Amino acid sequence: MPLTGFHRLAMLLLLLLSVLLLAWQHWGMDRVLYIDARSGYPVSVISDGDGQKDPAGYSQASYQAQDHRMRMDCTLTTRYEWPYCELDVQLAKAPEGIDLAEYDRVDIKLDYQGPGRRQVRFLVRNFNPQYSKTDTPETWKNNLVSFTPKAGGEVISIPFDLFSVAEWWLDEHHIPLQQSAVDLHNVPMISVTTAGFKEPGLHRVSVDYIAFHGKWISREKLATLLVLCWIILSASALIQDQTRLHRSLAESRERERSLRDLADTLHLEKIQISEQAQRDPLTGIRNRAGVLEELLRASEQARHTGKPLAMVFVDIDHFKAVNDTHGHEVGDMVLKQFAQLLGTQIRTGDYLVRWGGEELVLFFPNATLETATSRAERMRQSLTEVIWPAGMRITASFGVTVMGSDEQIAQFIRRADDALYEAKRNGRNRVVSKAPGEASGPDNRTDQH
Ligand SMILES: Nc1nc2c(ncn2[C@@H]2O[C@H](COP(=O)(O)OP(=O)(O)OP(=O)(O)O)[C@@H](O)[C@H]2O)c(=O)[nH]1
Repeated sequence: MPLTGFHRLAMLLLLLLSVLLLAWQHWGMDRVLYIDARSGYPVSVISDGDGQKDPAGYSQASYQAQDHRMRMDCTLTTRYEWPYCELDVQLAKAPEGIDLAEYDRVDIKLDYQGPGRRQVRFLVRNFNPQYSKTDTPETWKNNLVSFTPKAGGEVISIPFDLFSVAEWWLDEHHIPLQQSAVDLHNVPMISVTTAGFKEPGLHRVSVDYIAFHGKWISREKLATLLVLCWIILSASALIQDQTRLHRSLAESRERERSLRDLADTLHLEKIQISEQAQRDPLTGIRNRAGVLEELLRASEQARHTGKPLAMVFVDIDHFKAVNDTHGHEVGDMVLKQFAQLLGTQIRTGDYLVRWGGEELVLFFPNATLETATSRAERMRQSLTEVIWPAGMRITASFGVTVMGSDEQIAQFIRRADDALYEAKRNGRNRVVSKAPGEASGPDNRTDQH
């Protein structure tokens, strides 16, 4: 598929853009939600002692912001069956929340000091009006992960796919199976708790920061976007190519049509020109060149089949006098009328030719000498039956012959000419016929006026 300049450039740019965007997405495009004591989010602590009528003997928690650090001191007791202390960071005011699903991991820098097995839970609490109540944080979905903090407060990095929803929470709030999956789309609060063990004593949890990391555009979204761009560009190139193909096809069809028209016109002109070249412009009948081929064919056929071929030479008598007396134009009119008159008397297959000057020649295929002579005679008589220009009396002389077997065509023509000459010599306005091999002489005359 040949590409246009525009599409070639667009594809090059899109290729460059795809590589750059994919590289940027992989190594950069970072999006971070950083939370510490200075971030401005309200921080509070609670414990199993809160809300008790007589809090004595229950666990106690206190909060202190130390520079950027969020510190929770928790005195755990065992009066409550599931003792805990909890540090809550309020990200938004429910029912509002932050969409943490845009991120893909959370980094927590946290130091834990206290007796026994130290383990914390990190909770991301999602508000969903279908099962959550605004003023009851316990009804916000507990998406949680438990981990043992590293010694010395090292950063721990937790991918989101390690989160799960606490089974006891799903159970307690009768959450249907369809809504039981981890959901981080609308989070008003995140928490760090000591829950899960019962070692009494002072537990100090110091959170330096909680940082959610993600990409501004996920790899899947970027890939989908790029694939869409490539599809659009390829489709547009394809459509343009098709359109161009159709256009050039239509153009070449049009060119072919006009060439064909031109060829037809030229052919027609050629026919007309050759037709004109074979016709006498004055009388409209064929000239000598126009009949030569047919005459050769007819003589050839006559030789092969043995059928006769007759020829009649016709010449207007004293035509020079017509011109001299009435002018050349009247002479032309007489010539035209003379040719038309003979033309009305020939049959299909016959030829009427202007041989030259005022001399015409007739060919009658399949006609014997007798038939040709009597037809010539009828023609001669017909000249007296029409009205000629200027009231003239026009007569003509006729020389008739048939082709002899194995005779050369030139000899055949010469004999017809001889017959005409004899008609002229014997007084004109007559028909003289000559059979092949017959000598010239006044005896051959068929009529005399
Ligand atoms: N008007 C006109 N005259 C022509 C044409 N072609 C030949 N002629 C004339 O025909 C005349 C022929 O004269 P001639 O050959 O002497 O014979 P003729 O006067 O017919 O006498 P005969 O044939 O002996 O009876 C000449 O004057 C030519 O100029 C033509 O196309 N138009």
